[in-house]
Amino acid sequence: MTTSAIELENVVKEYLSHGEVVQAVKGVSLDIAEGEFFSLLGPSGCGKTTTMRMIAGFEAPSKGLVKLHGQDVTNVPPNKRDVNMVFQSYALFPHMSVWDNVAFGLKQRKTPQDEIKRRVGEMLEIVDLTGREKRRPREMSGGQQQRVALARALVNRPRALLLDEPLGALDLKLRQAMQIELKRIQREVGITFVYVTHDQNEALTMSDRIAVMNDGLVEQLAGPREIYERPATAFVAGFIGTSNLLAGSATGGELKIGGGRVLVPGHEGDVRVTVRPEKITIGTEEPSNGLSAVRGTVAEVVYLGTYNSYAVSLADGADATERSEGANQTQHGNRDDRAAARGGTIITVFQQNALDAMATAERGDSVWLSWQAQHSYVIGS
Ligand SMILES: Nc1ncnc2c1ncn2[C@@H]1O[C@H](COP(=O)(O)OP(=O)(O)OP(=O)(O)O)[C@@H](O)[C@H]1O
Repeated sequence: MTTSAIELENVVKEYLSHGEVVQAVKGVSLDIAEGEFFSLLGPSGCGKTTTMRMIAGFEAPSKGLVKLHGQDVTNVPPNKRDVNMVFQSYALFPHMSVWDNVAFGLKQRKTPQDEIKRRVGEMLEIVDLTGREKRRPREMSGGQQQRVALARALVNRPRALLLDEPLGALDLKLRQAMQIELKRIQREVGITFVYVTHDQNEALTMSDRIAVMNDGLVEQLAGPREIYERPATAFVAGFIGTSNLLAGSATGGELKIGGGRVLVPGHEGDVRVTVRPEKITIGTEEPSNGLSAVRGTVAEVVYLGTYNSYAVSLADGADATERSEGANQTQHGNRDDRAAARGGTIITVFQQNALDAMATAERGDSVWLSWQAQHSYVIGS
C-alpha cells in the first residue's frame, strides 16, 4: 500500500455570517497519495479554497480530521506542518533579486552558505531560470515570476505543495505553457501537489486525480479520463467539457426519444444518459440497428477551425426533458433558451472538418444523429 500524504476525514467547515451558519465545506473525505498531482476542481464558491486552507492549517475544521503523512495535524499550526503554499499573487519580495527571493527561507533557517548555494542553484535550474539570478521580480514576465515563487516554495523541500489558482493571473497561452512546466517540475521533484482550480482543462491536463467539488461536497473523485468519460453526476458531466443529457423512461433497454432510440442495455425505468458531442455522427439516412439514433433539425452550425459544432434540435422535444447544467456554456450561446421556448431539446455535436462528409450540413437540414451504445453513459443523479 502506498503512503497517504494527505487525508481528510469527514471535514466540515462552518462560518458564522450575519448571524447565520454557512457551511462552506459539508463533509469532505480525501486520501491523497505521496507524490500525487491532485486537483480540487469546481466553480466559484464550491469550497475548494476553504478545503485547501484546512490542509495548510490556515483554517480549523468545524468537524473532522486532517492528517499529514499519517499524523493527525487538525490542531497543528501552519508553520509546524510540512507543507508550503503558492498563491495566484506570487508575493515575491520586490526589492530582492531572484536568487535572494529563492534563498530567503533557507537563510531564515540558518542553513549553511554552501548548502544554500547548491540548493538554490539546483532549484533555479529545475524551474529554468538559470542565468536570471540577479534580476528583480519587476524585470520578469508573469510566468517567470510564478516560477520564482514555485522555486521559493520548493527549495524548502516541503513534503507537499499546495497551489491555489497559481496561474490565474497569466494569459491563456502562458498559462498553457506553465501547465506543462508545472507537471514536469512536479515529476522531477516528486513532491505531492494539491492544486486548486476552476479551470477544467487545467485540471485534466495536469492531474493524476481530480476531486470535482460542488456546493461544499465532492461529487466525483477519479482520474481525468474517468471523469471525462464516465461522469458520476449531471453536474460533473456539465462542468467538464460539453455534454448532452437525455432523460426519460427506458423500456426493454431503450429510451424512446427524438423520433428514435437511445440504447441503455440493462436499464429500465427513469434514466439519465450523457453523451459527449464528439462521439456523435451526423447523417441523412436512418442508421442501422445496434446504434443509438435520434432525429432532428440543425438549428445552428459554428465553424471552430478543425471542427464544426452543430446544434441539433430533436424531433420530439417533449420526451427529452433536460440538459446538463454547468459552468461551461457551449458555443451556441442562448440556443438552449430558444429550444426551451419551442419545448425542444438541443443536442450538441462536434464533427472534425477534414474527415466529415457532412461538414456541409446546414441550418434547417433534417438529420439523424447516431452513436455507439458504449458512448451513452447512464449517470446517478
Ligand atoms: N471567512 C468566511 N466567512 C463566511 N463565509 C465564507 C468565508 N470564507 C468562505 N466563505 C463561504 O464559503 C463558501 C466557499 O468558499 P471558498 O472560498 O472555499 O470557495 P472556492 O470554491 O474556493 O471559490 P473561489 O474559486 O471563488 O475562490 C462560499 O460560499 C464563501 O462565500
